[in-house]
Order: sequence, then structure tokens, then C-alpha cells
Amino acid sequence: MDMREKIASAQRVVVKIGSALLTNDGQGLDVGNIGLWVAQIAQLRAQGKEVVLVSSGSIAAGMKRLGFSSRPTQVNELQAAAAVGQMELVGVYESHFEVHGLCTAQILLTHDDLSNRRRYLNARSSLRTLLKLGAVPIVNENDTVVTDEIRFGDNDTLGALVANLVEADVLIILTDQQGLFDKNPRDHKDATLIQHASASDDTLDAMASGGAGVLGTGGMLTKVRAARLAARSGAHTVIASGREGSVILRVANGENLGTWLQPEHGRSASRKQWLAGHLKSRGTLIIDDGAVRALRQSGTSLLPVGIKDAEGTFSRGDMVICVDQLGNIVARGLVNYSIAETLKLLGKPSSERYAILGYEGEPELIHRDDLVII
Ligand SMILES: Nc1ncnc2c1ncn2[C@@H]1O[C@H](COP(=O)(O)OP(=O)(O)O)[C@@H](O)[C@H]1O
Ligand SMILES: N[C@@H](CCC(=O)OP(=O)(O)O)C(=O)O
Repeated sequence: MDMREKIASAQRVVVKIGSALLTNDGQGLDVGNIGLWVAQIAQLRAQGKEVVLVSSGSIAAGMKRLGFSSRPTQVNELQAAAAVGQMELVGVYESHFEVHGLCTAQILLTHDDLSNRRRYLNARSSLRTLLKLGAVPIVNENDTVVTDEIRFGDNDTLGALVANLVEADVLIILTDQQGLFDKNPRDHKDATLIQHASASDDTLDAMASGGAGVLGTGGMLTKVRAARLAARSGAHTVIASGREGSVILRVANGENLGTWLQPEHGRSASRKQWLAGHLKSRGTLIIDDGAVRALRQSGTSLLPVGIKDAEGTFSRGDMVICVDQLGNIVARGLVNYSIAETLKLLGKPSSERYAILGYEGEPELIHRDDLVII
């Protein structure tokens, strides 16, 4: 399959729009272009694709509103600018998406939210639900509550983590350059565009280390690293110019624009590798024959009704092994409930979980996206 087919077959797309692009030469938000990107996202939605938008721009918008002539350097001033600007940013998006009959949702995340497994699952569940309900989630860093040490700092990294979180097929990073060049095109007129590379190619780092623009924070290096991070869950990354006409539609429909950074492994292989290599099992679920068949033959999620017993000390988000009643390993996956909750849910239909637990968790004990059949 070539680029055109791989990217064009993507069902779930994360679009990241950087500060360099979102602002009119540093003079607040570029409302006209935002309208054009929104229209393209609306078209992708009409094609049946799910889209999560990761948008920077709050600091740049707040700077204008608060009268800063250059980007503040103090964290508290950056936080103030972000808090003011985020209001305008989501307001602009909301009014543009409304024209296309789409509803938006604001998601502000911190590094901690994604490194803590429980919060990670909560964020993922909210995002999945929003996508299922047809809303367009608009994600930014929660700048108000973070300081230097715990910031993502740049939204490229955030975009990649969101791509991992929602298991996106493609991450499209829009910036003010046509893509990754072999050296910084701002300083070198003879720089040439890299059209296609493996995300894991470490020679890209030296090419990308030319620094950021005036408003952006990461430059190209964070975009290359973001592609590497996105590749860990099998996502493709395309870095392209947001100023190119219909860029989002053209990239998402497989046109050879910008820089395509390809993952080494496909999504399920990446997921398998990650589950196999990175997490220690914290417990075992003994599943009945019907559940074994459903997992093996239909690739379904694992529901509490198919569980005979559970052992271990696992919490929500931990990796557990699923075995049949003879002890043969069937699957491994990330469990949505702790051992105490699982023991209460054993063999029960999902519809009873509220009555049993007193709150509404996920219907699945392990979602099929978090499950690897052995
Ligand atoms: N090899 C390179 N290819 C393209 N751009 C580069 C390269 N090295 C550095 N850059 C710089 O990265 C900038 C884009 O990064 P940044 O300003 O952080 O944008 P954004 O806000 O969109 O994330 C470009 O304007 C460019 O000057
Ligand atoms: N959260 C910040 C974005 C951080 C940032 O500058 O990101 P980027 O422009 O993508 O390098 C904002 O909204 O201004």
C-alpha cells in the first residue's frame, strides 16, 4: 500500500495546528484561516472520519488581548495570557463549527493527566465518548495549572499523545512551513523538503534542530519526536503547511503533500509490542468458554459476564492476563476496573454495573482496543 492508500483509509485523524500558523503575524488569531481549516474538518466528518483537533494559540491570542507586544517569559504571565486567550480560541472554533452544524468540546490536559494511568483512561473515555456522540474535541494544554517542569511545553508532543490516546491512524501537524526540510528553510534558501521517511530515522533530528519561529515553541525537532511518539501506537504523521489550500482534506485523502513520517509497525503490531514489552501483569482473569470464543473468533471486548474468577492486585489501567478455565493464556489487556470491582462484577451483565458499583463505569472489563489475543 502506498502513502495515498494508507493515509486515505484512515478513520481517525488528529489535526494539530501550531501557534506559528494560528496567528496573524503575532497579531491575535487568524480567524479567516481558522474558518477554512474548520470547513475542511467538517468535510472530513461528512466523509465519516473522526477528527480530534489539537490547537495552540491561547497564549498568542491572550497576548494581544492583554497588550503584550512580545511573548512573555515569566510563567505566570504566560499562564495569564493562556487563560485569557483560551476563551477567545474556543469561541472562534465554536462559532465556525456551528456554521457546519457541528458541536465542539474543550479538553485541557496536563502532562500529569496522561502519565497517571487512571486519569489517562478517564481522558480516553471522555474523548471516545465525544467522538461517538459526533462532537469535535478541541484539545490544548491546561497552561494555567502547569509550571515549567511538568509542561508538555509544545503542542506537538501533546498532539502525539492524543493520537496515542484515541488510537488515531494519522496525526496531521500543520505549521508555517511546507514540512520538514533537510535544514531550516528560514536560514537556508537551498533547503529541500523531505517527502517521506521512517519516523524512527534518527538522522532527521539533526535536520530538524534549527529552532522555532517567534511564536511557536518546539520548532521541527518536537514535530519529528512527536511523529516518533505517534508511531508507537502505529499512527502515521504528516507535517504540512496550513497555508496550502485545502491542506487537511488533501493530506487526509492521501495527496502527496508535506512530509510523511511512517511508523515501523502497523497499529495492532505496535499495540501488541507495547502490551507485551512494557507492562508487567498485575493479575489474572479466568474467562468462560463463551468469552474465549468471542475474543478469539469475533475480536470483541471482554465483558464482566464472561468472567468466572479474578486473582491479583490490579487497579484500573493495569495489565492483566486472561486465561481459560484450564489455565491456558488467551489474551492480555488493560483492565478498566480494580480487582475489588471486578470481583463484584463477575458473571454479571454490564447493565447491572451501576446497581453493583454505585457509579457508571465502562461496560467492558477490557475494551477490545486494549486487548491482545495470544
Ligand atoms: N529542518 C527544518 N524544516 C522546516 N522548518 C524548520 C526546520 N528547522 C527548524 N524549522 C523551523 O520550525 C518552525 C516551525 O516550528 P514552530 O515555530 O514551533 O511552529 P508551530 O507553532 O507550528 O509548532 C519553522 O517556522 C522553521 O523556521
Ligand atoms: N498551549 C500553548 C501552546 C504551546 C505552543 O506554543 O505550541 P506550538 O505552537 O504548537 O509549538 C498555547 O495555546 O498557546
